[in-house]
Amino acid sequence: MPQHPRTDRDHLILALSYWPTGATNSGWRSRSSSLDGIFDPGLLAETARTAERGVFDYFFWGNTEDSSNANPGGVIRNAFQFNGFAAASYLAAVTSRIGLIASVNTTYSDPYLTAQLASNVDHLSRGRFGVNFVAGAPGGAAHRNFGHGERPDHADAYVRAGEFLEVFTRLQDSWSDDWFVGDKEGGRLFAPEAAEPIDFVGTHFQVAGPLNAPRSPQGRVPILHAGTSEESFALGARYADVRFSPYASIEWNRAYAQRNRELAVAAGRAPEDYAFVVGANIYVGETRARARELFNEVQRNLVERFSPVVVGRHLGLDLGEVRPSERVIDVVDPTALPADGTGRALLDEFAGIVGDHDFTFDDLFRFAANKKNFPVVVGDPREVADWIEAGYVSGAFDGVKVFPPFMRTAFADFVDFVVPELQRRGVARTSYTTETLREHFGLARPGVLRRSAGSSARPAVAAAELQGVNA
Ligand SMILES: Cc1cc2nc3c(=O)[nH]c(=O)nc-3n(C[C@H](O)[C@H](O)[C@H](O)COP(=O)(O)O)c2cc1C
Repeated sequence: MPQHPRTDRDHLILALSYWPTGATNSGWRSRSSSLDGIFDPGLLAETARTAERGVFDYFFWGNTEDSSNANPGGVIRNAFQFNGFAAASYLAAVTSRIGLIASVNTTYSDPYLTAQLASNVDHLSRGRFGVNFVAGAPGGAAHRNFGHGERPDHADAYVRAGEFLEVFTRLQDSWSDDWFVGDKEGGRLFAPEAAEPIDFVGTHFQVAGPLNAPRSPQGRVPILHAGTSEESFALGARYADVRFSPYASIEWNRAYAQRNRELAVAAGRAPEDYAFVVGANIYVGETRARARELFNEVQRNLVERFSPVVVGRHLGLDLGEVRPSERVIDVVDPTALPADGTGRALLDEFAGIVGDHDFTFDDLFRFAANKKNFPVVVGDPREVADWIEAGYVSGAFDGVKVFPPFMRTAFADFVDFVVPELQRRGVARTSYTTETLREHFGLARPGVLRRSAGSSARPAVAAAELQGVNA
């Protein structure tokens, strides 16, 4: 049985990260990939129905606000990604159970508009919407698309993110649940006192409120968050229901979840209300050989190579002069690398998939480019289910977000081969037992918390205090 705290959620959270061209840079070139309708609502609808067939908890749209040409593979993926609010509005009408989660970059977005959109899509989906808040990856050119002279520094981006989430949360509570009156005779459509201003004054935002939308079905939509810094941990501990987490190993992830749950407890929350979902690039075939074939094909098809600089940084070496055809073990002794470092982990992960350390730098650059920051799992349905079950049962994570290497079959095969295996093992749900996204996560619907109500659960937070939280 799982060893970590549990709510009444008794199942593995299953999620899909939707990228019309697949989550890899080169998967779209696979013989099995379908390019029909990559920017067509038909593919969205079909994929969401496939996910509902697999009793998935949520459908997720990642985002990037950087449209510069710095990363050619990234441009291919991002140009065909729908904005999550737009796509979720559409899927709200053609699906019935799956949760829908859009990503918002707090550095470039507006909290009032975001709260209005979130409330609207939560109404349109009858309580199935959520938002993933990110402060945005450093080093990109996104600021040039939003009229910002330069990107704010890291600390300031997180101060802004803290204020953003406070405004977002308070606006969702700016209408009480009993807003509707509907009294035609008396001329009262809604109770005016049901909506209260929030009068937030911060460094980055001054927002009066109330929201121009009545309280949404979930009261507050679930919040997801991802990031690697202490500022990100503090923000998530205060606001996030689900943390999108890196994956390193069962031990590392158990410690990661425990540490973040402790931070949530220190912020006044229950540890079991904070879930941890890891992403994984999953290549599954009916046989291991078929899965390997898919994996090899996607690696072979990469057009641009991952910069040797990035792989070199992991290995602690300058690889600028290395010949791509050179064997890695002729240059690097994996056993001499720090046992808990990212370089050793990268080499061991790749060796685990291809069977030994007999590979070239070209192979390794391709692997790193397609892998991005997520683990790569290649195998038959039982092997993939073994990896998921081991992490779930040991408390390393509460859920898995599947990054299929391409559409459509790579995801359908996960649903048709791996999900039944997880269901047989009692890890995944066999049917939807809950209605809203909050309920899928095992979270209760929150009451309205107002500053004026003097609630201790969410006390008034001054901008200065927020800076303290984010420090
Ligand atoms: C697992 C994970 C997933 C992420 N997904 C996104 C994303 O979809 N869009 C985005 O703009 N940033 C994404 N990020 C970047 C974070 O938002 C964050 O801005 C970045 O890591 C820098 O902040 P940090 O110093 O706290 O890590 C992700 C980060 C992690 C660790």
